[in-house]
Amino acid sequence: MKNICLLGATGSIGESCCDVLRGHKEKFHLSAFSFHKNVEKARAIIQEFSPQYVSCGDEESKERLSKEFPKITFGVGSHGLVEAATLEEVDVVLTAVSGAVGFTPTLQAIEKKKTIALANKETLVMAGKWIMEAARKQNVKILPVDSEHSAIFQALQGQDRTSLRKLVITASGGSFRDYTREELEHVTVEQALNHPNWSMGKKITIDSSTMMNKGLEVIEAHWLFDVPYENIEVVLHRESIVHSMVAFHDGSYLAQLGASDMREPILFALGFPERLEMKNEKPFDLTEIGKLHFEKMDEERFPMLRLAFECGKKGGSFPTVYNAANEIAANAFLDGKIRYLEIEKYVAFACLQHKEKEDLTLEDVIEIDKRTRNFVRKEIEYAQSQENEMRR
Ligand SMILES: NC(=O)C1=CN([C@@H]2O[C@H](COP(=O)(O)OP(=O)(O)OC[C@H]3O[C@@H](n4cnc5c(N)ncnc54)[C@H](OP(=O)(O)O)[C@@H]3O)[C@@H](O)[C@H]2O)C=CC1
Ligand SMILES: CC(=O)[C@@H](O)[C@H](O)COP(=O)(O)O
Ligand SMILES: [Mn+2]
Repeated sequence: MKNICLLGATGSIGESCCDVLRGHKEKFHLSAFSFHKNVEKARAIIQEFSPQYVSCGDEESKERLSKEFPKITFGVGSHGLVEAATLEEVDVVLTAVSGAVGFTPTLQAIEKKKTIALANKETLVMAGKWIMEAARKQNVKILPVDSEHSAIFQALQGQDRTSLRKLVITASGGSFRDYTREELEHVTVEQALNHPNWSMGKKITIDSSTMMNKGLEVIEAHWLFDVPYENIEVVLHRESIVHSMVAFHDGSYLAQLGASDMREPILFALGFPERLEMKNEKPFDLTEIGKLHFEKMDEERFPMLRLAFECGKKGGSFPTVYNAANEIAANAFLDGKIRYLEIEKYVAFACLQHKEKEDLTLEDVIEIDKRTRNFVRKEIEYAQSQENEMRR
């Protein structure tokens, strides 16, 4: 029996994970989970899985749930996330919160030698060096849950790493893949949230459309597989059937294919090294799909992808800034505070004005992450106040 801690149980990955656990009660027990705001969903998860520990987003929901479930221990906020992830009985932590809030509990779980199943790419983009160093030092496995990285991880099983030529990450192109830059000027939140292939949380769906998601994934792949940026390629693949590929020096490519169903990489990570049976499998028939398409990425059309490679190659805290600026800008777009193309503008501006610190420490990175968020927040507030002034 593997005891699981699920950080972000009420989200899209959280829901897929609960379904995987439901299908394999003999293999997995949900020992701990976290939620942020969705008390109703958290209550249903408690009733179904009877965990020992639950981390709540605020004191009020903690009070409410503590009264309803007196046998369960409840925590709250960032402290609660760490308590859940480091609980004695937990074997595997699936980090599925949205954003770099996943960083500290993931690092603390590694320090306690928990296996990590990582959906939360922002953690690796913010401070990949420190996460990977800690994992090496503690001899802890980081099993990718992000579909592209799971595909690469699966394709690399049993292969000689010295024969690896490059990683080929596929991108669906997101909600606006056929829009021109001009057409992007007036797109709405509703349109942006209409992903062609995947049903996901709001922030990642916006990221997919701006190509930030692919940018974050390139940096995530660099850290997970220790591959230089020069050997990572992104191709547009509209069908999201080939989840990614690995190319070898002998000219061979190995790809992993499957339905657009996040339960598959979750099941693979939680079951690893066993391949477990998928219950209620989604239909997948290549003869019905018929054709698969692969196209070159247009860097002019998707400047955030180019910027990811630039930030990744510069290294240090450039990826931290790239991610932090995007978290603020993408959420500001979702909240109706900025226009769609301004997401790119704020991310590019934050990266452009960033001055690297010498002998960067983890404390510096945490500070830079915080400073970037404040910087972008203030820039957005200032622009809003100017717009309001003009309207008067
Ligand atoms: N969805 C997908 O298919 C994929 C997602 N990922 C990655 O997985 C992660 C989760 O994505 P997804 O499930 O789509 O996101 P969702 O927005 O659907 O879910 C996010 C989860 O995190 C919780 N949460 C939100 N903000 C905070 C916070 N400040 N502190 C603590 N918890 C918080 C939410 O709680 P509540 O709902 O209670 O407010 C929810 O449980 C992201 O990093 C994403 O990039 C990677 C590959 C695919
Ligand atoms: C399911 C998953 O892993 C997402 O990250 C997905 O890859 C988004 O697809 P695109 O970013 O390619 O649109
Ligand atoms: Mn992905």
